[in-house]
Amino acid sequence: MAMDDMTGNKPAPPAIELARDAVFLDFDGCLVEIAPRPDAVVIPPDLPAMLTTLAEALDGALAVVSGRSLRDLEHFLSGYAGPMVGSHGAEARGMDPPLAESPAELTALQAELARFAQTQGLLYEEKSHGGALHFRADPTRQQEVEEFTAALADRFPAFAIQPAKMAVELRPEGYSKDGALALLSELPDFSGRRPVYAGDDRTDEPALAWAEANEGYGIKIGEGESAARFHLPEPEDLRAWLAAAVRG
Ligand SMILES: O=P(O)(O)OC[C@H]1O[C@H](O[C@H]2O[C@H](CO)[C@@H](O)[C@H](O)[C@H]2O)[C@H](O)[C@@H](O)[C@@H]1O
Repeated sequence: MAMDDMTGNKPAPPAIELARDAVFLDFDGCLVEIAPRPDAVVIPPDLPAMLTTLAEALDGALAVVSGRSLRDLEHFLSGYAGPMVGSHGAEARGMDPPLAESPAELTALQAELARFAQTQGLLYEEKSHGGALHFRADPTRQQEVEEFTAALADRFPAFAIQPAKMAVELRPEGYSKDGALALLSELPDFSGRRPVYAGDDRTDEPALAWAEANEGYGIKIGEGESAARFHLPEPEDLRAWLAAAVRG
């Protein structure tokens, strides 16, 4: 299927309205290009400064909302000091952490994930509140990863399956990016503004739908069906759209 068909010929978003919008940005595959491994993402050198400038222009109404651990986001976006939500809505900087304490079974769950990855030759990413098994290096491993993580979620009900791009994650049950948007939108800097969410992945669809349902809009980055009404092809297009707002 051609990309236009997959995206329903959706248009590019309108310009950001600095006095009206609250801007929420996903990280992997959205602000930055997908890389072969989680630790191999390339951060454009001017990205943290551009986010800082845009956040100032929005009077603080900008946040990064990601499935990554918060510590990863702080590392990769060092220099940007604004609000960030990590672990698919479970942890945050700039507001009260949605999840005060990890589920008690976290260590046991992570040990199972690590052991499976080691014995099966898969890439394991340990996260603050869960973990991910990555099969990007060998997509034929998808089914075994899905079966293993489904069985694990049955045994550890405090965690939920979170499908990602060439990976399956286990995150704390009950936390999500749309929940994070609802919490962020109550903060003084965000309250009363029009929510604008940009994301690329299945993990972003609830947040894209939330923005659409709350008098704002979503921007789907890349191919695929989406609740978002707008579309941009690549992360570099999103970065250009953000930069245009601060150039005026
Ligand atoms: O919510 P996001 O910011 O989009 O994060 C979702 C997950 O992204 C990361 O994995 C994905 O990106 C990797 C680097 O490009 C890629 O190698 C992997 O195949 C993708 O699934 C990250 O590693 C996860 O922790 C995030 O939850």
